[in-house]
Amino acid sequence: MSTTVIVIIAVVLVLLALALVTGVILAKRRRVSLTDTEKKAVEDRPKYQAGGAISLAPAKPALPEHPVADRTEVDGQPGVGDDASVPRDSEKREIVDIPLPDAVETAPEPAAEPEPELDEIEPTSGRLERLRGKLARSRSGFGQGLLGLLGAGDLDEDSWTEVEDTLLLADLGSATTNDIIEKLRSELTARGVRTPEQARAVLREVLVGALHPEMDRAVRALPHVNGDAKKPAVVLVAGVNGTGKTTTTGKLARVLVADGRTVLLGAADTFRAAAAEQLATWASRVGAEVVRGKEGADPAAVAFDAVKRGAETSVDAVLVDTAGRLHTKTGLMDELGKVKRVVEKQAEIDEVLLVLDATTGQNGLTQARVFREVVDVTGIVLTKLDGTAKGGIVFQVQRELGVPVKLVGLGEGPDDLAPFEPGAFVDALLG
Ligand SMILES: Nc1nc2c(ncn2[C@@H]2O[C@H](COP(=O)(O)OP(=O)(O)OP(=O)(O)O)[C@@H](O)[C@H]2O)c(=O)[nH]1
Repeated sequence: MSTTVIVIIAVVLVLLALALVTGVILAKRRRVSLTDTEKKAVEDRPKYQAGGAISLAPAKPALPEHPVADRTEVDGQPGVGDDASVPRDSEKREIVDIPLPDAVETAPEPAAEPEPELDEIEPTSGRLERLRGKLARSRSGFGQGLLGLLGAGDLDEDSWTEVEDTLLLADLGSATTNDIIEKLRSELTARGVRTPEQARAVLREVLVGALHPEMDRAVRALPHVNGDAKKPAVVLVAGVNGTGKTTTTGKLARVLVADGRTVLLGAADTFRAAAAEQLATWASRVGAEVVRGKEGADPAAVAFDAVKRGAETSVDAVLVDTAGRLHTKTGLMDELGKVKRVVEKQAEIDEVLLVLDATTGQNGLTQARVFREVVDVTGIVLTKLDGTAKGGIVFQVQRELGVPVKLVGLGEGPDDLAPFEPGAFVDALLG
């Protein structure tokens, strides 16, 4: 090998060694060295722990508002999270006429309930005399027939048979009829009656006597007063439906109001919704309060509430219209008996008026017997006497029940209820 070649190889080796040393020095200079604080910060960073629980974040966090103001692009192109904008070439909506709804009419203010007009009530005294015309049918069949027979002078047996028939036809019943004939015979003979006027006087006396004028016919509807304390009188109005119970309760309320009394009506006839409605109308016409239950409610509960309310409001009388749609004795016992028992838990019952329809004759009597077994009937109201020629039922009812007829219904008018006075009644029959 020549010396030149050896020199060239030596130079190349020296150059390579120099390049290597320079590279090592530069690499050492670029290395980042951490200060002590920096080293600590790196050590303190939370480390991933494979065995830890998954940290839970609150559910569905509210998305931060899109920073529209920060957006750099303002050329209408959607940004991240924006809705795509409507393409510029999309169809534009024309202006269209939309029919406006009619102006809403504001409902007029409900007119204030007009104060119910209170009725003027006919005075209660002398009503039977005023209503005597209503007994026209009874008068022609009964009174005039008898007067015609008796006023004719001495009566033979046929005439007496005719008298008997007249009395029976007028529904006096056989027992009362026999009594009356016996009395008439003896009195006419004993007094030596000769003229129609005398005959009339005897007939009147005998008929009035048969009606037991001595019976107490006052309706016990005035309050119990004890010093300053006052408790209302409680009157139950009972009877089979359709006899005129509700009407009578309403008419009786008018009688009391006309007398300056305050009344409360209890609509315990809950079988017929219209009955409560009917009673409410009667009540409003005299400015009385009415206590009613829902249709089908327990009549005893309504009666109880009515009496309770009457005591709270300190009225003079509570009149309870009871249910009467009970054809079986057991049903009636249960229902009316319960009404009575329940009411008596808080107040004494002062009067139980049994309403009988005079036009039903013997049927009315059968009903009366059943009612008498259920409640202590203290008085009878005989309704529809204006519509029958059988006014004689008055005699029979009293005799059968031993209870006085206290009131009579002589029409559908609100004041067509009269106290029963034997003398005035007989006068009305005889004309
Ligand atoms: N002519 C006449 N009709 C009467 C008399 N009393 C009641 N009425 C009529 O008899 C019908 C029945 O009367 P209401 O009072 O509804 O009889 P009710 O017994 O209460 O019957 P319910 O309500 O069904 O229980 C009505 O049309 C009354 O106007 C009366 O003295 N004379």
